[in-house]
Formats: sequence, C-alpha cells, structure tokens
Amino acid sequence: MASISISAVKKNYGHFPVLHGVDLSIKDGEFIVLVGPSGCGKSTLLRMIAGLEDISAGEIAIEGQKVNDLPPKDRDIAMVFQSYALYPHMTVAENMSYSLRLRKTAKERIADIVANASTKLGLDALLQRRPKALSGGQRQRVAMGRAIVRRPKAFLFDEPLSNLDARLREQMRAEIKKLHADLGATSIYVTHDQIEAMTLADRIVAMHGGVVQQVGPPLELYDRPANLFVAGFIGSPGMNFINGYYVAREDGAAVRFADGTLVEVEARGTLANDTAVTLGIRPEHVVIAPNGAIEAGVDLIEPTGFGIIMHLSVHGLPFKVFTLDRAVLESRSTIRVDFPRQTLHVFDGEGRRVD
Ligand SMILES: Nc1ncnc2c1ncn2[C@@H]1O[C@H](COP(=O)(O)OP(=O)(O)OP(=O)(O)O)[C@@H](O)[C@H]1O
Repeated sequence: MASISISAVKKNYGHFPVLHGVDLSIKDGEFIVLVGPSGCGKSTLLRMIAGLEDISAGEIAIEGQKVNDLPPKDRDIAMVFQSYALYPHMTVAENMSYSLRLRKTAKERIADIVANASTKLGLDALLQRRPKALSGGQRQRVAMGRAIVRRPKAFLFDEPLSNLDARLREQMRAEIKKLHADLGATSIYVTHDQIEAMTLADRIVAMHGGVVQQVGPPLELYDRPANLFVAGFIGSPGMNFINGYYVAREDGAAVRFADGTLVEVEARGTLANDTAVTLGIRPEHVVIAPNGAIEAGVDLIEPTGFGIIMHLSVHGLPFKVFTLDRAVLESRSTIRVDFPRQTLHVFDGEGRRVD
C-alpha cells in the first residue's frame, strides 16, 4: 500500500490541453473517486498514474518516489478495467494466478493466495471455468481477483462496473466497498456516475474540463458544493437553480427574483447589492405548502415507488421537487412552495459558492 502524490500534472495531446495542472495528495489506504462528465480528463489522469500515458508536465510520486519515467510494470500498481481483459483460454484459477506464475512464486504459495482471494470474492465454485462461461459480474470479480493476488501498492479502477446492468452494478459496488474495508489498499476509481462516487469514496475528486473543481468527502461536496458545476453534478435529481439579484440587508441577506419575490438566505458573502447571483436548492429540500411564498406550475408527476419527483416550472423554468408525501399525486395545475433558508446555496456571477 502506498501514498500517491500528484503535483501540477498537465497533459496535452499535441497542442490540445486535456489536464490543466492537477494537484492531489492521496493518503495510504484511501479510496479516491475521480468523477466528472465524459471528456473531463479523469481516465487520462488514471492512465498517467498507471504509466500508460506520458506526463506533459508536473510530477507523480508513489510512496515518495517520482515515477514519471518508470514503466507501468515497475510501478507495482494493479488496474481493473471495464473490459475485464481476461485471458479467454485460461480458467479462472489460471487467470488469477497468472502474474504469480510469471514471478515464479512457489506453487503451494500460489494455491494459497488464489484460494484466499477466490473465497473473498465468492469465486470458489468457478475456479475451473473459462471466462466465456461466466456472467459479466463474475468476470468482473475475476478481474478484481487477478489484481488482488498481486498485492500491489495501489488499485486503479477505470469504470469497472459500466458494462453491468443496474442491479448487478449496485451489488458489485457494495462488494468493492467491502473489499476495500477488508484490504485497506490505496484505491483510485474513475467513474462518471455520481452515485458510485458518493457511495464508494473516502474523498471525491470532481473534475470538469481538465480542471479539478473540488476535493472532499462525499457529503461535503453534497452539502457545500464549491461551485455551480459540482452543485449540479452531484445529486439526483439534480439541484435546481434560479437566477436573481443579491440583496444585502442589515439583518441578513436575500435573493430577489425577476418578479420581485424575496427569498431570505444565510449566505452573507461580501457581494454588493444587486449583484447577479444564482440560487440553488435541492429537490428534496423544497417544502410544498398551501401558503408558500413561490407559485409553481405542475408539469409532470413521476412516482418512483420510494418517493415522488414533481416536474414544476418556476418563472417559466423547469424545477424539480422530490417528496415522500403521496398526497402530491392529487396536485392541481399549480402549487405553492417554500425554500427553507438554511437549505439554500448562493453562487456568484462566476459560479463560485458564496457563504
Ligand atoms: N490519445 C488521444 N489523443 C488525443 N486526444 C485524446 C486522446 N485520449 C483522450 N483524448 C482527449 O482527452 C480528453 C479527456 O479524455 P479522457 O478519456 O481522459 O476523458 P474521461 O473524462 O475519462 O471521459 P470518458 O468518461 O468518456 O472516458 C477528451 O477530450 C479526449 O477526446
């Protein structure tokens, strides 16, 4: 196991910059998730840590040793891909033991290590099968088993669950989390799925356009997103945004919407009166109340079983509410809502959080 430090790392493909200078310090045993939309550079960063891509500028160090010029095989890192990359002609046991056989580990020792990993991963009954006789989830488990037996300094995961159906993905997600709790190995996991990021990570690294937007524990990103991108990316259904103007008052602050409605906020900031801001509120924080301050049109109601998602329009813009109250299924064409002050987020003209 190892700490990994990434300092001012940049990547260009020709003249095209893909990573604009990433700094990240990963602690020994930490589970880090790199999350962001397609093209944000997360796989590129992972592949640079693995040694599969050159580093255009900056430094990557594993356990304090600079690895910029170290070939992948000498970095002692195991990578698990979404494509599994199993050898089709080998059995599960042979796939798992391959790297140990290459290293000429003693036979009895290999048997022990493979047995141990296969029990951990629930593969005992499948050891003699070939990959084509396995389900997607089982193949993914073998790919993880093959990584575990090497006892690498760190595990890198590149969207390992994206080929699996939703239910299996949930199950494997829990298994990866248990495995990490069990092995305590430094892990870096790339995904575009914010739920995977929220549920797995010790710390999330949210990326956008080749720039790290925020690094922190999942609930910190959820509760105090640093900017509009993180606010909109983390959470489903996503945060609602309404444009307005900042109103600084002696006894607090408020945001004024175009129709003159005033909504009190806790954010004090140092913004001047009438600065354009964006107000953010999560769908589950909106309160439906007959005498609420804001009128909303009801466009669509989606019962999910667990709760209900209401698609509304506020000032002509789409707006979502999530509620557990089934009474809303009877809603007419308009309802009234309130925005509890302590749940509101305010972002300035550059999209930065205002506290
Ligand atoms: N070999 C390459 N040559 C040129 N451009 C590349 C190359 N590999 C990646 N890119 C570009 O770099 C950017 C980042 O790609 P990367 O694969 O890291 O994104 P990502 O966030 O992992 O996205 P995805 O989730 O779609 O894999 C993209 O704009 C991509 O088109």
